[in-house]
Amino acid sequence: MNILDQIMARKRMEVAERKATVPDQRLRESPLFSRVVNSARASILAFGSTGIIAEFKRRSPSKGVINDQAAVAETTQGYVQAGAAVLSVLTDEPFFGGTPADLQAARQANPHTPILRKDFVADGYQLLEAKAWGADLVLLIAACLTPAEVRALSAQAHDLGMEVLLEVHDADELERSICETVDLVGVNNRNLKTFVTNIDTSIRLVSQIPDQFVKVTESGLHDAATMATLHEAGYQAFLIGEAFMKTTNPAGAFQTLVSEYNPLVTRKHSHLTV
Ligand SMILES: O=P(O)(O)OC[C@@H](O)[C@@H](O)c1c[nH]c2ccccc12
Repeated sequence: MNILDQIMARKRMEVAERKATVPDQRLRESPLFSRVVNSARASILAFGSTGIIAEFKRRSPSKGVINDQAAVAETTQGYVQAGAAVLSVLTDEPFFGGTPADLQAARQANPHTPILRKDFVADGYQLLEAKAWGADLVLLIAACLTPAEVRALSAQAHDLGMEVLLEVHDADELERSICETVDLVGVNNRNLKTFVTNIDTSIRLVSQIPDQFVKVTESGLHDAATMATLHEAGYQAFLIGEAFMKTTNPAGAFQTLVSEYNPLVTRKHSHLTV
């Protein structure tokens, strides 16, 4: 069993347990459930946006502990002050050391910034949780869902008023999973089965992503020159975690990267309507 299969098996058990403890109705009644969400799409496409989706990530199966000191409210606020377009907060505990409380704390600290619930969604119940905990968008990973599941879950996320980031890492996943109810398409440079990151994955796939979707390149990004190359190739957003979190001052690392990146690019004005 590869790591992705292990994570999904564990996730299904976890979701079954949580469903038995917290009924749907309780999630629907939670105070954040009815809030109006912040659009990641609009934030990324806004004039002057850095396009950076900054991630709060304590550890990962590939890297082990990345940062077990950083506080979520302070770190995410720092990211936002330094220009993050979107925040990404891991809520998977067994493999990434994230918690629902992390998402809730990020929400409270950053009321106006779009926040991604970064987890392994296998069941619509997790979308209700995401909304109840304050998320604005959710991740759906093509490698662990059938096309029918992607369609159903993304439609449900939209019904709940959230946006959807569909993650793919090859042309086959993209072709079979892409659908109208997805808002952003993320190409993961990290193969979740082997952990190897390679930005050629993003370069190869960009032309196959229809222009109606916000194009996101994910993982293994840590230098401004690479970001400029990817921007030139057509990416509008960058999902970055480790490069920031492995430092003692993640928001400071964000600021440094942006100050190196800005002079390298003339931002293309998107023809997309927000
Ligand atoms: O820390 P990195 O290499 O900058 O990567 C961030 C993000 O792309 C990565 O955490 C990620 C991408 N897709 C995922 C799916 C699940 C968990 C984590 C991820």
